[in-house]
Amino acid sequence: EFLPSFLPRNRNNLEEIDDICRNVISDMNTWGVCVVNNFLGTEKGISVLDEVLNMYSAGMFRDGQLVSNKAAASDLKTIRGDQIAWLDGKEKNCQNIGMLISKVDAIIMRANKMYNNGKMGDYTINGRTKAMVACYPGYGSHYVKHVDNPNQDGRCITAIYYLNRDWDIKQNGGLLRIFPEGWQDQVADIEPLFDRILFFWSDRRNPHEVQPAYKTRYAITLWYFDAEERNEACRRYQRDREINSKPGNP
Ligand SMILES: COc1ccc2cc(-c3cnc(C(=O)NCC(=O)O)c(O)c3)ccc2c1
Ligand SMILES: [Mn+2]
Repeated sequence: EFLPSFLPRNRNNLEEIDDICRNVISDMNTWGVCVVNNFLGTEKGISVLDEVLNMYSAGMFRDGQLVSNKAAASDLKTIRGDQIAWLDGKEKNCQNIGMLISKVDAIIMRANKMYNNGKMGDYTINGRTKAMVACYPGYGSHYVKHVDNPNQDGRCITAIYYLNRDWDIKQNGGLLRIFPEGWQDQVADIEPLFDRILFFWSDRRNPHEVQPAYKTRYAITLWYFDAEERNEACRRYQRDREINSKPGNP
């Protein structure tokens, strides 16, 4: 069709997905981190937020696992304050979360195909975890500096979608600070803003922390698997179980 050039082309879904993919590929390749704003648009973003708020008030969140139980009992809460719920997105009253997950899947799978014929940064992505809906309650809850996948468990890309409307980082805290390897002492400070999605390599290249939040802070995280690393991790896990289950091993 001959659209007059001054009219904003209402890009269809696939064109939009392609644009985002090019963004993700080049940023992941250059920085190992990629931020996309206005990912779903306000209306769809709010429909996802409403489903998360309904889940939270229905008491579906559990305390986040402890990253390390070395902490003395007194400061257990200081290791992590987030509360989480795992979803596959097909549960009832979660269709908008399901739509978000499908869009992130479409981006990752397409980027995987577009880049270097089927490999994204040397990975072949063939699956992901369930969606982890996380809530940092606002009493200074935070998450100490950590690496998502320090020991080759198969996860190669972390995708975090933020749901926090009118977030004022000075008042509310909750900044995500990434310390990308090779950036010298530069850091990537990412505000957990509404309808923003963030991608980064899950391994030791991206240690990161969640600074104390003083207002309830919601995010939905997906971790994508690299086929080879995941298969090897499962084989290792199976071997360890067999070794540990042999008689004579305590
Ligand atoms: C075995 O069971 C579990 C259950 C939940 C788990 C959650 C995390 C996790 C990791 N990273 C972050 C993070 O970096 N958030 C950055 C941000 O919100 O901006 C986060 O919020 C949560 C890690 C391991 C887990 C293991
Ligand atoms: Mn993390």
